[in-house]
Amino acid sequence: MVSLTLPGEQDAVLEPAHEGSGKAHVQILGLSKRYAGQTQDALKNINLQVKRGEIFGIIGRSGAGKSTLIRCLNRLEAPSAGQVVIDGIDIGTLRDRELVQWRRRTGMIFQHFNLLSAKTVRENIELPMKVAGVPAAERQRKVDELLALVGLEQRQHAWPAQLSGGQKQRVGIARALVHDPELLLCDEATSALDPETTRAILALLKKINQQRHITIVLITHEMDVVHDLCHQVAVIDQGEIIERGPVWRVYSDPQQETTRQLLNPQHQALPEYLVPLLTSQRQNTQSRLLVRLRYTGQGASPDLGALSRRLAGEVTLLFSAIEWVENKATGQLLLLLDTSHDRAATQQALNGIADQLEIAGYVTGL
Ligand SMILES: Nc1ncnc2c1ncn2[C@@H]1O[C@H](COP(=O)(O)OP(=O)(O)OP(=O)(O)O)[C@@H](O)[C@H]1O
Repeated sequence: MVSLTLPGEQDAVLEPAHEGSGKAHVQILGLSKRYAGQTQDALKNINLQVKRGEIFGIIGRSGAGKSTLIRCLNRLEAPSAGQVVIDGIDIGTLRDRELVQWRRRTGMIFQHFNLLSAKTVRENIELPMKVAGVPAAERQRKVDELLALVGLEQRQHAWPAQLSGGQKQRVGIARALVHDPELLLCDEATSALDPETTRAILALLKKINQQRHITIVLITHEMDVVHDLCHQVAVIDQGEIIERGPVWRVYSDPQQETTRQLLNPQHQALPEYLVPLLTSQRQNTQSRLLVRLRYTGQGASPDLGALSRRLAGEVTLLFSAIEWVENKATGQLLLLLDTSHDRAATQQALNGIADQLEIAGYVTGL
């Protein structure tokens, strides 16, 4: 996992940032894409809406169509059908010069940073402003502001080759913000980074969303990135959106097999060592009941006091994987009850204590 976040912490960071949140910022309408010479569509009739101030994650496996989708969002790729409407403007109708202007107001960060190796950190950040004809004094002021934002003041004269991956991505983020965009598109922004650096970059993106009220659309193949950063998620598979919704709901109660495979398996499956020990009927007097309590963000909370009040005898907490997503408990607890418990009485005793209660069976030999 990238991080374990406690309820109070996430309250502060996971609310959409912008006062005007709720209004559509990005609308993707009936978007399809088939590359020249291909017989299959890379994207099939995608319809999505991203609200202003939201952090929206698009997750999928390799080849699902993520890059194609994000490239259609900034018009690096022209769709075969459908529209991308950003701030009420159908970007497919923009002519070349308008498109250049529009792209300046849309920040883009990349997996491999795309820095110019012969320019220093400072020069890399300054360059898009030079190209756009921003006066020198204004360029210097903006570079200083962004160096402070991304925490790279001390490294401003370093060359890209002298930077760590996380520092390179900080430069990439600063460069993406030079024209004060309202929308930031992130293409696998943390995929080349180790978990600790990933955590720091995700925290920086959260800060930018909160402080600058920037809508963020990101693509990733890592569910942890979505879990730690996003408000909403859409799952893409073979060019189609197969599942979407608030992160807490998709994470805690995935409807599609592909989504389940992308998630942390600890949230879904029984630990492997238990499977051969489990039977539906009691095998002998040593057989003990295994109970699975699942929390899917629907309102139940893993209240250990309530559990102990309802269950007499010895109760072993065998396994727990609970996380808090947007202040909602998600995951599972596995309890092993002593030999005095039977199925029917336990079912009755624990009724309503979790979002889903499963009497998994009897465990013998543990
Ligand atoms: N320029 C191209 N020409 C032809 N086919 C392409 C092109 N780019 C992508 N494709 C195909 O479109 C489909 C979607 O690819 P895309 O790169 O969008 O997926 P992805 O989810 O970003 O995968 P990855 O995470 O591996 O980059 C794949 O079948 C891919 O082979």
